[in-house]
Amino acid sequence: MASPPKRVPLDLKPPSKPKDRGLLLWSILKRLSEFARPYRGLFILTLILTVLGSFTAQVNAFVLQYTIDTLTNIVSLPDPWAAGLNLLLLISSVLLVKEVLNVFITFGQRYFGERIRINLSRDLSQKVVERILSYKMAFYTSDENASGKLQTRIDLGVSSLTQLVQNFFIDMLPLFASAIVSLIIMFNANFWVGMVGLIIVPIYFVVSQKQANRLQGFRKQMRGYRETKSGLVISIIDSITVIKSFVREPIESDKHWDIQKDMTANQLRIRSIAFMYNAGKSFIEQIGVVVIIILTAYFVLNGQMTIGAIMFHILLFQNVAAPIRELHRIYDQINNALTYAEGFFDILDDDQAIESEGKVECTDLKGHIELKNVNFSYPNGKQALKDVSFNIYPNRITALVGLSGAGKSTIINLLVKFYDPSSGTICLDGRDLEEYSTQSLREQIGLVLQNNHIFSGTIADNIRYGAMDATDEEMIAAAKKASVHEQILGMPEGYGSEAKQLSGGQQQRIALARMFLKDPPIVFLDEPTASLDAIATQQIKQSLDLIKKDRTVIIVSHNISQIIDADDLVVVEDGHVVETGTHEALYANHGKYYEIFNAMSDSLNLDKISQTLNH
Ligand SMILES: Nc1ncnc2c1ncn2[C@@H]1O[C@H](COP(=O)(O)OP(=O)(O)OP(=O)(O)O)[C@@H](O)[C@H]1O
Repeated sequence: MASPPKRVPLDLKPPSKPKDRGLLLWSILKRLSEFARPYRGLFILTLILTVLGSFTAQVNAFVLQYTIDTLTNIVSLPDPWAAGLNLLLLISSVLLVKEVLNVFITFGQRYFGERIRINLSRDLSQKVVERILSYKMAFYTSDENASGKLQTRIDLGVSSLTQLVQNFFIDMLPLFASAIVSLIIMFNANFWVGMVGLIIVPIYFVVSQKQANRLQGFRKQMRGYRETKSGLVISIIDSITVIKSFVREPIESDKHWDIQKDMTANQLRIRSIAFMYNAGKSFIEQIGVVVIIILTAYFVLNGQMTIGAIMFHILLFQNVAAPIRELHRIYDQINNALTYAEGFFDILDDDQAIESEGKVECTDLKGHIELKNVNFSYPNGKQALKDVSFNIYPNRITALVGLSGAGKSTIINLLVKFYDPSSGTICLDGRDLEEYSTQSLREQIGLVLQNNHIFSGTIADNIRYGAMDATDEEMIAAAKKASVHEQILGMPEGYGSEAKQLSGGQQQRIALARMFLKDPPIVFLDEPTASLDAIATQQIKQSLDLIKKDRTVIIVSHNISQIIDADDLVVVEDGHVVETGTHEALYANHGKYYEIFNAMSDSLNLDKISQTLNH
């Protein structure tokens, strides 16, 4: 039994120990820098503006110091108003120029920062979608990527990474730059004042880290609740028919209420912790302000400083405190990035999931398929095919017959290279399927399944998916072959009507029309008439009879007439091929096919049918 494919996280390790987390953050930043490379110019521009902004942020402190000192001198003059007016004019002009400059700097800094963030987000999303489109079917069917989970992993990965960039570049970097400049000015003014500003930094770091750690568990829980909640709503929409028919609305509503209750409690807890820490930080900051006032007052009283230095130092100190007040946000973002970026880059780097790609282009296929000792296990370990060997011949219809779960659809999955055999070979026209270019092979194959996907869009678009450049005439001819043309014309907007409005049986016929339009040399039909009415089945049968000429047709069906009509039968039981041959030969064999055929004909109640027909 083959083991499920292992996911390889490349150089990203799980965030267990603090040292590992540092390494992980480093590898995330390294990966992110690959995506940031095209925006080097924007980064440099943002940094220049940030540095400029950090200088303008100090102007207020200087202006206030100058104002207070000048006013102190002016008030003792005989005519304080004359000098006072000059002072007011000067400081108003300086502040005005600074503000105008600031408008441009802030706008530029934010705008370029946003451009980096938006472009990065676009590139990350595009890259991951391009990557997963190249992945094997096993990637999509693995439990890890079950419906919704993959999307959540991608969304959270992209948003946590772009948030990290946004928070750092747009929100925090200007604050940090201005804090550093303020600190330098404080040290320049007086060593001890500078020390007060410096000491506050590690204290804040410790408190912010504690705050982020304390909140992290609750935040993670909150994300879990959100994912479950959105999963619940999606599941309600998907299962609404069952919910309503079994009158299970109260149960669904209760499930939602339970999550809501937990979410509310969690939210309140997050808020109360955040308020507590914020109050603590504000207290520490106020202590810092008081120490600065006392210290500066001491120097003023000693005659070493002017009175304006008090305001000067307080404002500078607030510039230092501003970014570290917000430090916990950076911790949060880093934690988010550590939590989600790894999963995201795992998706991006899953080289093993890329579809195998042969080099041989498919041209002039005859359509002779041979399976030799094929074994196959699904990624979850379930062995669905065991030592399967048989031939499928061109210009004939081969029906795969067997009970539910026997492995019929699995054979089709291998023939279209959705999965590769675990062992054994599948040859097409004498050449191993692996050697063919997957895309070119699929160009030659028409696949119609029991539940075919209809895209939202017009009926015409849906049929044209089979041959994107088909003319209207070709498209209509395909719809006629699939016996759906008349019904389409009966719709209000004809071929322009929304395809999702079609009934299940009509959608099935659109899928057949898509295949007829593609007109491939090899056709796989997996219960193609399962949701069709008797008349449509009859009409489709005629179209299929027409297309089987010069083609290889493989059909999986539980429909007795389709089975009888097939030229060759392959009987599958529990992953083994137990019989092959024509209907007559196999019936005469009295083996598995005989048993299945008798069961099918008994279920038709032939006695009653013939009585009715003879009446
Ligand atoms: N994606 C999958 N992952 C794991 N196991 C699978 C998967 N698809 C099918 N199987 C298992 O493989 C076995 C063969 O399934 P398969 O769909 O080929 O049967 P089938 O003969 O086509 O049945 P039916 O007539 O009901 O469509 C079953 O036991 C099924 O549970």
